[in-house]
Amino acid sequence: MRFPKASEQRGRVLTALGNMRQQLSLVLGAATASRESAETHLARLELEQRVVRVGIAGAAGDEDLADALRHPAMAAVREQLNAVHAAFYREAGTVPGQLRELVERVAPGAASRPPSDWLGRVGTGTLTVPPLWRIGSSTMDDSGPFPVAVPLLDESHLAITSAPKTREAIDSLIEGLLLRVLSSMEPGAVRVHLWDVGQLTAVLPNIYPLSRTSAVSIYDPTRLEDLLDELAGHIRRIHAQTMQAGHHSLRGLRESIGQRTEPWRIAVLYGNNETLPPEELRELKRIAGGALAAGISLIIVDMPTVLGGGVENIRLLDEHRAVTSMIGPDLVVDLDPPLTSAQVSGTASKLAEALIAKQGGPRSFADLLPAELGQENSARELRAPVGFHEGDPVEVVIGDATPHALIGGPSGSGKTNFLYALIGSLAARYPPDELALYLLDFKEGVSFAGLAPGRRDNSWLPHARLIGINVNTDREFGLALLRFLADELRRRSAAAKEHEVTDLAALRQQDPDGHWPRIVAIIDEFQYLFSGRDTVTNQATALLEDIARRGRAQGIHLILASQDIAGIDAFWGKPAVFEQCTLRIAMPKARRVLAETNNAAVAAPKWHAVINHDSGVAHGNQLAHVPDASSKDIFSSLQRKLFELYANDDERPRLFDGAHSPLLEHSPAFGGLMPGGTPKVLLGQSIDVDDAACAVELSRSPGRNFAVIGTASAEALSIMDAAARSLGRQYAPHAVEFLVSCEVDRCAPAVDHLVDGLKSDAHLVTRLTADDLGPRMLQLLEEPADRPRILLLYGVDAALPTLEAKKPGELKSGLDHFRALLKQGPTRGVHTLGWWRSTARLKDTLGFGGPDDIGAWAALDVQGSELSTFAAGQVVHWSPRPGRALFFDRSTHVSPEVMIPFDRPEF
Ligand SMILES: Nc1ncnc2c1ncn2[C@@H]1O[C@H](COP(=O)(O)OP(=O)(O)OP(=O)(O)O)[C@@H](O)[C@H]1O
Repeated sequence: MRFPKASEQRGRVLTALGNMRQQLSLVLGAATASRESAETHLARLELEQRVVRVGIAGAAGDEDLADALRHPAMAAVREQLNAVHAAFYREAGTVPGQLRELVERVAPGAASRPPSDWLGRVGTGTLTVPPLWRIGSSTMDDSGPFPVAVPLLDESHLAITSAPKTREAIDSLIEGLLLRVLSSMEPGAVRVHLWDVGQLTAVLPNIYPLSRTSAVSIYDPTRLEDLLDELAGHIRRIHAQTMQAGHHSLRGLRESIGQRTEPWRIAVLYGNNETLPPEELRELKRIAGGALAAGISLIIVDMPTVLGGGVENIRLLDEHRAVTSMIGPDLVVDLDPPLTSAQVSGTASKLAEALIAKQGGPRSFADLLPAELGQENSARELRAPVGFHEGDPVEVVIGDATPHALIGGPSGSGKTNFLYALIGSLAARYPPDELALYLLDFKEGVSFAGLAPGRRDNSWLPHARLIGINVNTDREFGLALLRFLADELRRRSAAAKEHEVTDLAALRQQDPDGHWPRIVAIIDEFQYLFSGRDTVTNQATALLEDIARRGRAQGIHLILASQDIAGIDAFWGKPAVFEQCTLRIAMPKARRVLAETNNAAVAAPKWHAVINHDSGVAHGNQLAHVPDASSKDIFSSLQRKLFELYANDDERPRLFDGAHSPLLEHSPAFGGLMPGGTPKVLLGQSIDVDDAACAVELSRSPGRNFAVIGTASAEALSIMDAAARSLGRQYAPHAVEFLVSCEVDRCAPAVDHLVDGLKSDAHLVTRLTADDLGPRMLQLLEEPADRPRILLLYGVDAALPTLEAKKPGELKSGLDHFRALLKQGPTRGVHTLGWWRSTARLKDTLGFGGPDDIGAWAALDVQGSELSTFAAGQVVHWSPRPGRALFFDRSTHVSPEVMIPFDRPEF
């Protein structure tokens, strides 16, 4: 074997190394190349980014960038960017055209057209509003300007931010927007509220001509809360209204019923770039959140806050230019040139005139009435307009949330007129089956008298079940009404329980044949109920509280009216009633009817009322002009129509007139008397909701004698007369004997007249003198009674000396016989009806036997303290008053009751 030479070996190694070096250099060369290529790519991308950032046009103007782009390595970047740019602008070039077309389509007429097309014309829009409103124009390229419009009304709020010296431009921008809106929609369809934190003189003075109408209201710069309260009130009310109808927004309701129930509202609030106080800010945000659904949009200027509910922004750059969130920050809006002051105020005047003309001037009572009478159903609530606010009706709702009402107003402020407007509006809508009225007026006067059948007009209001007038001294009548209502409440609760329901609407559903009208009890000057420290006040308070608390569910509603302070003070210690009166109505100058800080009534103009369904809190205020409902022939013409439609002779309203005592002959109790059964002595009119008489039964039981006590002879004669004549009707001729004595000379003619009457009815009547009395009483005790006998003793006290005198040889005096007769007579059919002129004489007559033999009595001018002996020892509250008596029957009464002796012509 041969070994290679060393030189050969070295040569091979060198070759191998050379190869390796070459390979290495190749690899290294490739790495450098790819790095270079990557670097070029990066440079292209960076360049592209820089160009994109400033735009192609910008890059051309930037020397650095322009140089870089010219570099041959960057040719691709140039080409690609140019291609994209060209493609984008091919596309974008169509955008202005599209915007023009869109705005023209959705924002017709005044919403986007130049002012010369619409200034001074009155709008006609009713149900729908354009979604966009033009504010200016913008340009994107050389395809020309396109319109810029912002949403408003149902769509969005607007937040405007100023730049230095742009206040005038902002005013013009807002004026322009408002005029576009007001000129698009029919008069009255949009209301504008203006508030400016710093403006002490005028906000948007050019549109002031509209502020004499409801279209524009201006608020005190220091009282933002007034505006916020008002807006919150509208939102709450509208929300309730739309939700009840099953909608989430006013727009939904409007579209579904095809009718506008509420105006749109725009509130313009100028701030000063300072944050609002926290409470107002919170309220403003709350309002912004719920406003759009209620058709309310806000335009806020320089208020550093974020509103909820959809907001577009406009930020002014200078007096003519702005940017807006509508088209983004890169495009500048050239604001439309401002309208001149003369153009704005001239247009505002024309719109104001159109609105006034449309509202047709002041509305009348007839405008409160529906086209067709009696079409409403009261199962859920009662709802009726009572007045107008700038032509739009303002309603009163009596129902679940507002079961009872409190009305306040000083004398002459139109309270009674308001009640007439309310009664008329309700009665015209709800038939008597749906609504029953109980009307009570404690004032002296006859305010509700016209609703009852009268001498001049024999018609009546068919819904009225009870009309009480001149009851100022008869607080007991108010109590009787409350008792009646409490009884009805119980009856309704029992029926509801029986049908396993909890309220009137459900009861009516379960018992469709039942008669369950809503009951409205109106008590004018109700504070009289509480005017004494006595049992009437205590009982009235308890009853009112009960009715106020439980009436809501059973459809029993109270409307309490008063001359403010007196009435409200009457609620001291009775907060339950006051709080339940969530409906408050304040006549001009009424104080304390609304919430303590709510002064709306102070400034209310004449013949207006502030209607507030929110317990008097300011946000619930609704001002209404109440038409004249009480002048001659206004209400009565409605009453006659309702009378013809519904009146039924069996259902005349009961009229209680405290100034007139009824005649015995007119009393249904007297008319119903006839022979047979236990005789009943009628004494006077009961103070009750029912037309009832006070009566005593003359059964054959011990103690069934009757005494009239006191010196008031007219009343005493009336009671004795009614007693005798009512008894006379219950006996056939000769079936009873009246034994009559009169010891009071001046009463003799009246007694003679009574005796003549009894005789002409063929009754047996025997006249007795004082001397006859004793012997005749003895005779009555000893002889068997062949027929009932009634002793009618006038002024018995005057006969006492004669009766007391004993004849020589006799053991017993006439008085002894009298006492025996009082004791034993009734069981034998001999009853005494006597008039004693003092309690002392009555006690003398009864002697040691005590008061048991006088089972019933009527006291006249006698103090209550003297009567407790005759009323089972109880404390008797009675301050004598003319024309009234206190009546007590031991066998039927717990405590005495006030009675009205019948009217008896004088002789
Ligand atoms: N809205 C109205 N339009 C025109 N006249 C009215 C109106 N309201 C009331 N009046 C008239 O004003 C007068 C007083 O009104 P009203 O009797 O209603 O007041 P009031 O507050 O009830 O007073 P008072 O308590 O003294 O009776 C009446 O002559 C009435 O006709």
